[in-house]
Amino acid sequence: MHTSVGQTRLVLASASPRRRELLGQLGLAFEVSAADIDETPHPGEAAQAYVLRLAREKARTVAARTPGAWVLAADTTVVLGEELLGKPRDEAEVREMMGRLSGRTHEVQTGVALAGPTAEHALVVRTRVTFRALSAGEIAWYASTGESLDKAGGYAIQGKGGFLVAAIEGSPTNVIGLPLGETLELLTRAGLPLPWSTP
Ligand SMILES: Cc1cn([C@H]2C[C@H](O)[C@@H](COP(=O)(O)OP(=O)(O)OP(=O)(O)O)O2)c(=O)[nH]c1=O
Repeated sequence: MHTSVGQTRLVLASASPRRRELLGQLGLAFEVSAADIDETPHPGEAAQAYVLRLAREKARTVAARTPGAWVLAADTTVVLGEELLGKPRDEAEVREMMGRLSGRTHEVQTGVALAGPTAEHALVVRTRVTFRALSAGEIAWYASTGESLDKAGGYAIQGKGGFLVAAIEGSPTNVIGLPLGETLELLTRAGLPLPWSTP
């Protein structure tokens, strides 16, 4: 059952079904309105600055058309060494990404922003993920499943890609696109009523 947030309108600025499901797990009432923005990284832009900038842009874009509401947005990227791995273009790029992630540790970084009538709050959450050493057969099969194409880094830990991962250090929901503990922190900072708040 969803708890009403009183007069406060909460909007999730996302087209991602995973973010919708994750936010739904908190038991809050919210609307969804996707923000379509240019996600090209600036030259030399560091991962943390990139995910924070995109999360803020998504939140501000939707806040501008929903006056009075609090708008939550996020952006997730995979960081391998100095490099950002976004969504792969095709199956060949999935294979290439899996080959590079195989047997190594990378970071998944998510920027989360909450833009509202009185303030804006934002943060970045980093989770370390270590892949198993993958065989050529495993890589080829996983790339052929097709689940990679709309996922940062080309895999879904919550899906068929679960077998790729040997270890994870940090927030699991961060990897799927919305770190729930830190999202609660932002909602609390903004003074939004939570399902367990006493009126
Ligand atoms: C690494 C990883 C990423 N992902 C997903 C989370 C994000 O939805 C996606 C990264 O793309 P994003 O650009 O962060 O988000 P999106 O385009 O899906 O949605 P929107 O901008 O409208 O909010 O990759 C997983 O679902 N599982 C994983 O294991």
